[in-house]
Amino acid sequence: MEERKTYFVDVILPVPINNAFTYRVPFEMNEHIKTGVRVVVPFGRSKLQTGIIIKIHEKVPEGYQSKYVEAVLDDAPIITGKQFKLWNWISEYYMAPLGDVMNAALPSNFKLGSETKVLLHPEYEGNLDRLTDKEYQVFEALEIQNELDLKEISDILGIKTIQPVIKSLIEKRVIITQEDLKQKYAPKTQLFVEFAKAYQSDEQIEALIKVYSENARKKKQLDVLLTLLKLGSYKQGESTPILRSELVEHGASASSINTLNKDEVLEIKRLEISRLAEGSEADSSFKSLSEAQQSALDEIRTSFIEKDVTLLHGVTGSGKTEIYVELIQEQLDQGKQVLFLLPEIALTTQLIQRLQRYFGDKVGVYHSRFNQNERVEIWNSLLHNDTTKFQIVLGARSAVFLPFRNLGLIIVDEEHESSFKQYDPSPRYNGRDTAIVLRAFHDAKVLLGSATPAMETFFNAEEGKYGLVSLDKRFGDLMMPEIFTANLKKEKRDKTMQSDFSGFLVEHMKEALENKEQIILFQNRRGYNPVWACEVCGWNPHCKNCDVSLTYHKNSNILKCHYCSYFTPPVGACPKCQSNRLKMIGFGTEKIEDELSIILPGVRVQRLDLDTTRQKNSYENILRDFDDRKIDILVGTQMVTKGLDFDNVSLVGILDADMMLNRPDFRAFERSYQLMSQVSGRSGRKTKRGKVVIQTYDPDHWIIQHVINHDFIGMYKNELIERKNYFYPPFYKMINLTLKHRDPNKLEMMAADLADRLVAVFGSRVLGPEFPVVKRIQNSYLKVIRLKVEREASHKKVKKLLQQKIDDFYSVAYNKSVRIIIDVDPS
Ligand SMILES: Nc1ncnc2c1ncn2[C@@H]1O[C@H](COP(=O)(O)OP(=O)(O)OP(=O)(O)O)[C@@H](O)[C@H]1O
Ligand SMILES: [Zn+2]
Repeated sequence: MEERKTYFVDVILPVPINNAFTYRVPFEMNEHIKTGVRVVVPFGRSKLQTGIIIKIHEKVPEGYQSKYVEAVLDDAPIITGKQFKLWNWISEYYMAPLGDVMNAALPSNFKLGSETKVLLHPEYEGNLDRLTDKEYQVFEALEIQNELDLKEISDILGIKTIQPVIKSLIEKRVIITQEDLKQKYAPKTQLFVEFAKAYQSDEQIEALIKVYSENARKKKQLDVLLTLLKLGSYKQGESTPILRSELVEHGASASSINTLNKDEVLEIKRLEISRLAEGSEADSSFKSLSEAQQSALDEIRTSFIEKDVTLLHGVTGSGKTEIYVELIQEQLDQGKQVLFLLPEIALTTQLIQRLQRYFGDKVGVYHSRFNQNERVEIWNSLLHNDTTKFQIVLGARSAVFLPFRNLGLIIVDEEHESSFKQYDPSPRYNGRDTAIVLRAFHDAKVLLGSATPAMETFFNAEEGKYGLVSLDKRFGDLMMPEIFTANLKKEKRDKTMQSDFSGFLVEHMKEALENKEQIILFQNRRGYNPVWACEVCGWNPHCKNCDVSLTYHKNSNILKCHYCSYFTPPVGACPKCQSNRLKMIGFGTEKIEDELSIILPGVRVQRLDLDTTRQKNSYENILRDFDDRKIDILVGTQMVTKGLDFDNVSLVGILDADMMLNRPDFRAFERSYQLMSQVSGRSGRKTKRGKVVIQTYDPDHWIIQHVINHDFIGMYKNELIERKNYFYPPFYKMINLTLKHRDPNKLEMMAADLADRLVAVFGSRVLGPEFPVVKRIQNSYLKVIRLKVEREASHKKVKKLLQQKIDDFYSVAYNKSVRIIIDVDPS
């Protein structure tokens, strides 16, 4: 850029507005301006925001005086052209502002804004020699002031381009952002000490000790050296790094360690502490594939010659993971990157551990709940194409946003899972579908894996759009579990129920326990009782902000709203009719746990749901205890359905199949089939055929029948007819518009207005407006308008028209107070 020319930049900001914002570049920044770098700009009243430059030009904005760029944060672009292409696709396809996409895409460390504060890193332990003057200035200021925001740092340094300094300080682990600290900073690496290379032989060590013991002033340092030897850091030419903290615990003085380091006798280095659970390092060689696995692998390879996307439909327990492992290794051998998408990282520890055992440090785990530094580390390593680490990234949906350079393969495991779809906040994107778009930018391949594929996916496979490989045998030739139903109608009539348990299920539980086998019980609700109702007048306590009943939580003895977290103590008498006959209807995981202690006294029961896994590691701990057989019965919500692999589970109980089947949602049957098959699949995975008991009032329901027969194709064919008849996916694409307003009357009018405008262009493809199942959340009323569009229609055209109509609608002043949430391909 020329020095004294006036430039403007278009910047996207993390705000929900569709357009980029134009800023003027001060002359002194001209040479630092590049597309893809971050800048700090004023936004709104006296606020600073970090944005990304997407365009540099000389066009003076018309109609307003543009503000100046405050600071340039990077010397090189932090996003690649391909990433930006993906952002644009998401923004357009999911009708989300680019700012929202940027927000979802960048690790929060990158989104330093005026509110971002930095602090000294809690683990920072000296060694200031490595700091530049500017870095040292920030360090000094932080020692005095505790925390600084970006503006303050800019003032202290007297420069506007502060990011290189901050970035380097974060990388050197001198500072940390406040956000990171809040996210329970957990050290993944620690300082280790060992003898410097020059002293790693018997003679050298001996000579060294002699020198130090002859000098009385070096007594303390001698102690350090001796302690280090005692701890086994050096033995016969072999050096082992010792934890610095351990050394200090054994009486070594920290300052002497530093002196020895300065004198180049000792080396201090930061090493990763193993992220693997104890004892899991045991076996890192690949398992040899069974014949069925091998032929599936061969078929996948063949399929990839012609198809870019292939579905691996492999029944539960068929050993899909080992096939993935082979495919991953192939990519690594070619120097390519692999993205492994999982529905929920937190719920897939078993799989992560397996992959880490095989691929060690090459595996990076990218997840928004984890440490932000680790996210940035993975991001940068990919951006700079550092092939020594993180060649395999395991991540939940947001991992599609990483700056891949050389992506060869994307694996989407459990591709049917609805959690691949983000609902809140915008962008409401589907990680699986986005991965397929990302694939094209890299000319990579995609493997979708599932025992119960999504209707859309299987449809695409049948149509030949995707390749299809089936693996219909369990590993080790084990039979699929035997599935029974417990007829609740009959048991109620015969009075064989024990509270919520059928006599049939209780019998089977007793049998399993006698054989010292374990049990998983699945109930799709947490808490004690979803509803408390008055037996006399039917009253039940509702959330004061939302249109839902409150759930009773016994441990904390409160009634709680699962939508807004409102809670209140339970009432003793019905406020409507004053009767005290309040009764529980339905049952959640907590109540089941209680009932089990009465029905099967002495049995060790553990719950696995959102309430019991809030604390860090509690999920892993519960699973470990179950694996170690310290738990007999695991009771859980959806969490117990996800890919768990235990040897000793011989019985799975599905406590309330009807509740799943009766949900008012076009996917209810599909989801019920998936959930029941998946949780059934946890039974009998290693040695002996497992059993499953499904409790239901309707044992003849066709979905239940297909579950019993392990007949995915039958379910698929039947459901496909329904979908076609009622204009649902995969034949039609859906877009849901949810309108939100505090005033139900205004909402009514506005929804009708919008619907009219839509009908004018889309005709009978528009349904509604209607109230959703929950019609008020957090004091806002909701109305939904659904759009069903033929699959063949141009999605670009549809969305353009839709956006136009929404813009027209908002151009009426009266309508401005309503919020519209657009959900493309709702899950
Ligand atoms: N080739 C093999 N050699 C030895 N053990 C294997 C092999 N393949 C799979 N297994 C074992 O079989 C079990 C099931 O495999 P895996 O968990 O990969 O199944 P899956 O197809 O992912 O099932 P799900 O869809 O139910 O999660 C695991 O315990 C795994 O270790
Ligand atoms: Zn509420």
